[in-house]
Amino acid sequence: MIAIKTNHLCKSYKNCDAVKNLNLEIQDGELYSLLGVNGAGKTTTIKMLSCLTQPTQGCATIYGFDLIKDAQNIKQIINVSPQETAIAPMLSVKENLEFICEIYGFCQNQAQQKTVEIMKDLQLSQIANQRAGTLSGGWQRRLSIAMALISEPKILFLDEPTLGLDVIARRELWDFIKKLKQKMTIILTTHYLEEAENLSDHIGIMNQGQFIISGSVKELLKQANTDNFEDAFIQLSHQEALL
Ligand SMILES: Nc1ncnc2c1ncn2[C@@H]1O[C@H](COP(=O)(O)OP(=O)(O)OP(=O)(O)O)[C@@H](O)[C@H]1O
Repeated sequence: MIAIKTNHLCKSYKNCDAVKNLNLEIQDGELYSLLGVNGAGKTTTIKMLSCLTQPTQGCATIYGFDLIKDAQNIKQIINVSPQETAIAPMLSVKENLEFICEIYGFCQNQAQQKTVEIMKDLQLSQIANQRAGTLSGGWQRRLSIAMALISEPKILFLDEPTLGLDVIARRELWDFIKKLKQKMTIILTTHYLEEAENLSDHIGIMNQGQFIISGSVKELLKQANTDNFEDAFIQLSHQEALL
């Protein structure tokens, strides 16, 4: 089953074409990473696919829903854990989660039950009553992902989920993301190549708004004729589009 299909999707701003002619196909249940140097168009792509900004040209479907016409349906089956964490710093971990439950219309009982469940899943129970603003960066990211999971999305967008985390916190979050795989489709952007290499089923490389290539790690290594993923990324991201 296809989760996301885009057809010549474009986003232009006054002075720049942020995304040009994006043709992308992502299967249900896979973890797909978008890679590219600064300004390549990754965040703009995520913003379009999560209905935060409208494309200027082209079209796309998300689980069969039209990106423009069916945006309301799409918003009900996706969620985003943005680059900047979306937590309320003065609320406790538990209160942050209950707050999101309320936004989604859970009654008090359901909200409490869901909060307990999700804290257990993400090992947040021990810090349930700690103010979110006093958590370390890693735990804030974990809470931010927990908040995005409350609505049980079919697609979870993770924009640079481990940015700024130490190596231990990053590995812990990788383990957690691996556990989420299969349960939902995950679209991830990252600058950490080993992260993409470790977690992804497929990877797309963008440069200057263009989609250069898409494939598994093995396929990208083969295409670049190397066994080093960083070398493959550098080589492929400076190539003309291969799609
Ligand atoms: N609101 C906006 N108005 C004008 N230009 C924008 C806007 N948002 C993004 N851009 C431009 O679009 C291009 C792509 O930006 P985008 O944020 O999608 O890149 P990115 O791959 O996510 O980069 P990074 O890795 O640095 O986060 C950049 O040249 C950026 O300056």
